[in-house]
Amino acid sequence: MPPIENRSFSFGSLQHESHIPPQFIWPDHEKPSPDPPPQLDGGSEAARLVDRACRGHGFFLVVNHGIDMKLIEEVHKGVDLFFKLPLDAKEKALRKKGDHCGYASSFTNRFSSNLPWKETLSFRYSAERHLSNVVESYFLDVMGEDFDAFGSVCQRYCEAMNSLSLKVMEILGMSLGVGENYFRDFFEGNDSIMRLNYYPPCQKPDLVLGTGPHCDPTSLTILHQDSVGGLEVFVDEKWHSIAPNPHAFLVNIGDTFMALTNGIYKGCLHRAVVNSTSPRKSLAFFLCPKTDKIVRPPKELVSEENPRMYPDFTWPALLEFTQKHYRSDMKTLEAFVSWLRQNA
Ligand SMILES: C=C1C[C@]23C[C@H]1CC[C@H]2[C@]1(C)CCC[C@@](C)(C(=O)O)[C@H]1[C@@H]3C(=O)O
Ligand SMILES: O=C(O)CCC(=O)C(=O)O
Ligand SMILES: [Fe+2]
Repeated sequence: MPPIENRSFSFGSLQHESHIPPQFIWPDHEKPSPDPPPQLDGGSEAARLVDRACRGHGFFLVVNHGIDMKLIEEVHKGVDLFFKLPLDAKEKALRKKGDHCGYASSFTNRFSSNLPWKETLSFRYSAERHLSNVVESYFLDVMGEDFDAFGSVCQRYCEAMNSLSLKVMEILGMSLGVGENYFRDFFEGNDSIMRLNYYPPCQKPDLVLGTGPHCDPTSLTILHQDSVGGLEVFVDEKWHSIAPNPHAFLVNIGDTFMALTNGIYKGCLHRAVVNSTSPRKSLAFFLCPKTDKIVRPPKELVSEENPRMYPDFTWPALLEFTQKHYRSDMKTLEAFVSWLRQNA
């Protein structure tokens, strides 16, 4: 190839030249077309894929989410430290009867059979401005000064999960054809739950379950699992394990969102298995509506062919049902609806 004309040039001057040096001119078949090609719309392509997943099984992965890996790692480190504490220290945060927050293990649990092989620490997150420190304060109040730093890491993590779940809500609004703001607005000021799951190894992993088969009663779950693996989803009549990927968040539809979509999007049946060698951790952010919101589908999702499937309810009523009357499983929503009708 002949060298570029002998005069010196740079893009600083070339950008103003209408005579383009031949060395820059590409063959015809490779030239960009004068009419720009149609734009590949990341938003609507994502909405199409999400729509297919949610009508089928209610589960998908999110990558390129922009959440700082260091923050995720810091939460995992804190989870290790917390669950390695002696039992009496963890019991400072002991979950009280009928409450869904606090530390729980099968030894402090409200159930007597089919016990899960896990310990958990759950706490409230609120997206309301006046509760902007609720996570941090929880750690300080129940665990003391030593947990102040971990509390603020968890606060930041929940804030990141709140933003991510609202972005996912925009996509779900588009995929359902109700507009990107509909569900985003509905979950503005959400009153959500964060749960840290710790699954100790088990010598007979085939006999036990870390978390039994269930659909989350909540609206949308954003889960991050460590590198051990153990999450399984039930799709096409069989269990599939979801390979760990530190860069991915697993998103699943819960019962409350299924009701909000009038049953068009399905809650995802899932469980967690354990293994004989490594403890496993997962971080679950359960997006839940603000307590006074009525769970009722938008009119666009109700028709003669698809009449109302569930009565109006509020999230606190379903939460109370799962804490006082029913252990969440794959039939929670059905059981809740019959309970509501019996008690009407
Ligand atoms: C509101 C909730 C109830 C559970 C925690 C959150 C969302 C998921 C629910 C749960 C994990 C589903 C499986 C059974 C359960 C009892 C558990 O294994 O912990 C459920 C939680 C609960 O009721 O505490
Ligand atoms: O630990 C996991 O992978 C799943 C946990 C889960 O399903 C839950 O906490 O609801
Ligand atoms: Fe779950």
